[in-house]
Amino acid sequence: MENIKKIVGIEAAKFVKDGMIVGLGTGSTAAFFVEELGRRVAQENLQITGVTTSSVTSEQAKRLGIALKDIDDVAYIDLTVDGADEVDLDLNGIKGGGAALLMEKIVATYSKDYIWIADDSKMVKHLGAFPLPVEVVTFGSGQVFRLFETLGFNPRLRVDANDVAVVTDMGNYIIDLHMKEIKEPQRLAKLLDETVGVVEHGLFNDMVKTVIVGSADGNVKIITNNL
Ligand SMILES: O=C(CO)[C@H](O)[C@H](O)COP(=O)(O)O
Repeated sequence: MENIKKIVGIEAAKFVKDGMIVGLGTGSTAAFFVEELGRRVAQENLQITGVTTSSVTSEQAKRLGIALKDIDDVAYIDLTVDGADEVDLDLNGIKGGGAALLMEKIVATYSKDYIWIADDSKMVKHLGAFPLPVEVVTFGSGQVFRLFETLGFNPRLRVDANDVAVVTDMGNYIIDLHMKEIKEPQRLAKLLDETVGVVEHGLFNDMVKTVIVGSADGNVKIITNNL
């Protein structure tokens, strides 16, 4: 599995050209992309500026000598490459397994181009087997939780190994919705967008144009969606 992640990470790095402002995703797959960019910066003198999607990725990029800028200090981002937790046939996806969905969605929104990298186990017919992360403000989060229960969304507050609620880089909680199958991702996204107390959710509908998918035999497929 690590090998597939590495292959797609390296493949995605080929889309990065000199001078670009690059959005750096979060997670174990995106980490291979960032690592490859770091290699190219060091060995090929690649000139890029990174905009990161989490504190973890910021640390990795700094270690690798990738120049970083705050999202508000760039006019736009040329290309963002990130991982995904699930991707359906329309290239809608679930993200946020690494609790970085809010920063990831903001960086993606201000990117001219957006690519996901994934192994083929993440490609699904319908979203929802992977619990959908929803980032909520801590104040009133219990009320939002109960609302999700009432709606039959099977919510669980995300906790760490010590059973302490996970707090995101933006200071919020994550409620994971164990829905099994999301039949209408657009409709659910609208409902979550309109729920007071929800900051952002992990449904990334109609956002990505290209998904680079790797399989165990080393095969790499580039799937595109003409949005
Ligand atoms: O959305 C994310 C983090 O919030 C990740 O991109 C997603 O969880 C995939 O991670 P991994 O590559 O480790 O499977």
